[in-house]
Amino acid sequence: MNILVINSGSSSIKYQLFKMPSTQPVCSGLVERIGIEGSFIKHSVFPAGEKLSIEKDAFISGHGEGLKQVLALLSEGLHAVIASPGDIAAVGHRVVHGGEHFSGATLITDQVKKQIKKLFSLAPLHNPVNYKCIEVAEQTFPSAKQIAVFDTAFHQTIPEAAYRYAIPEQYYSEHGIRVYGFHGTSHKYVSEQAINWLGKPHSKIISIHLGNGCSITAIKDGKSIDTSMGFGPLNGLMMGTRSGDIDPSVIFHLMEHSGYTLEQLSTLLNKQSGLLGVGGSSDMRDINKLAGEGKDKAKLALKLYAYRIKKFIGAYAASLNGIDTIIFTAGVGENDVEMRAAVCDELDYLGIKIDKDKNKSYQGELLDIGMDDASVRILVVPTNEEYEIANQCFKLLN
Ligand SMILES: Nc1ncnc2c1ncn2[C@@H]1O[C@H](COP(=O)(O)OP(=O)(O)O)[C@@H](O)[C@H]1O
Ligand SMILES: CC(=O)OP(=O)(O)O
Ligand SMILES: [Mg+2]
Repeated sequence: MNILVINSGSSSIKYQLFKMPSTQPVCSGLVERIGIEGSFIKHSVFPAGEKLSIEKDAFISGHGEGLKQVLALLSEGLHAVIASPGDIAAVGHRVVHGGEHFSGATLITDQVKKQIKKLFSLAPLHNPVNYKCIEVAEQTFPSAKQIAVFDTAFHQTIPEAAYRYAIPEQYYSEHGIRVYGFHGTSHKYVSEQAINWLGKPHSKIISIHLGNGCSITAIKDGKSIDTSMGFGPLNGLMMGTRSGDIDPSVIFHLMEHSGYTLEQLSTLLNKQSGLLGVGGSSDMRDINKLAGEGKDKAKLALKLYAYRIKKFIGAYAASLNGIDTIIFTAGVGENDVEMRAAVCDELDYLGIKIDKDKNKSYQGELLDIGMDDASVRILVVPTNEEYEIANQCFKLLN
């Protein structure tokens, strides 16, 4: 059964096609820098263990256009992987915000689409582009089942004491204001990989997803019990362009004394803050380069970024009453040796001690980078949201 998975983020689309139940993709790729200069598509096909890659540089103005180009590549030229649209049985979509309604993979109906649309303002960088990609996939593959897998689903196990805000009850019951949590598909996937590797179902895991968006989750016996993103994917850790935690008084202050509108504030906190706002670029590779050239702003951005993560590790050690495993995952978590070292520095009180040599030797497969004598395992686990989505779709259809 061919299942195509579309993982659309704020400025990128990642995709993989699986012939389920095989865990190896038939093709995969990504569209990056959508809507900004330097956009490109990288598409790879894997015939009989080989890898053939095609790169296309062309300005891609939006997610709809990017996805149309990707879908054309699937049936084009020598490396075509499908003969006709009818070859795709299902399209699995990552949808970031599902509110309180969805706890598993969900067949997309008009009702589900309405719900995704209702949540646009709560995940402004994500739900609108997720919706666009659903529309394009429906047009391109009219006979395929369209299925949504929500980032919020894995966090439905968070207990009330962690998901409620300390505001009057009616804001929860009438307005749905609570912690939802995001990156659930990634936290679920990497924690399951870790639990399999550890060989024990009873575990106290802190999973740290550091991509463009960043979040950290406390996972007890395989279930999410708290997470740093909240009502929307803006809270918690410092991110590429998002501020993470900020005292709401700042918002009142800027509105009252500087005449900021809601839209300006949303732009400020969602699109102009984080690594970009403090250090001058939203991309961690650029920040590392700038810091290496001695730029103070970039150095400060790195300090803030690491400090915020450490603080959450301390908080979740308390929530979990101990830690036995820490997981680093996603673009920064998997690739940035220095950042992993900075996060783990001076946490030996909690049993967290990184092995410097092992930390440098990660090669893309699950690796324990903790010191042998430390009580906490530190794992780098490559995330695979696309495979997790394909697998959930496959289970739904069977
Ligand atoms: N070698 C690397 N060193 C440091 N950061 C990296 C490296 N490779 C990728 N990244 C960072 O990973 C981030 C993107 O992560 P990713 O998980 O792909 O994000 P998303 O899925 O949210 O688009 C970017 O900040 C990028 O700079
Ligand atoms: C929820 C979220 O922040 O997703 P991403 O990291 O893909 O932007
Ligand atoms: Mg991502």
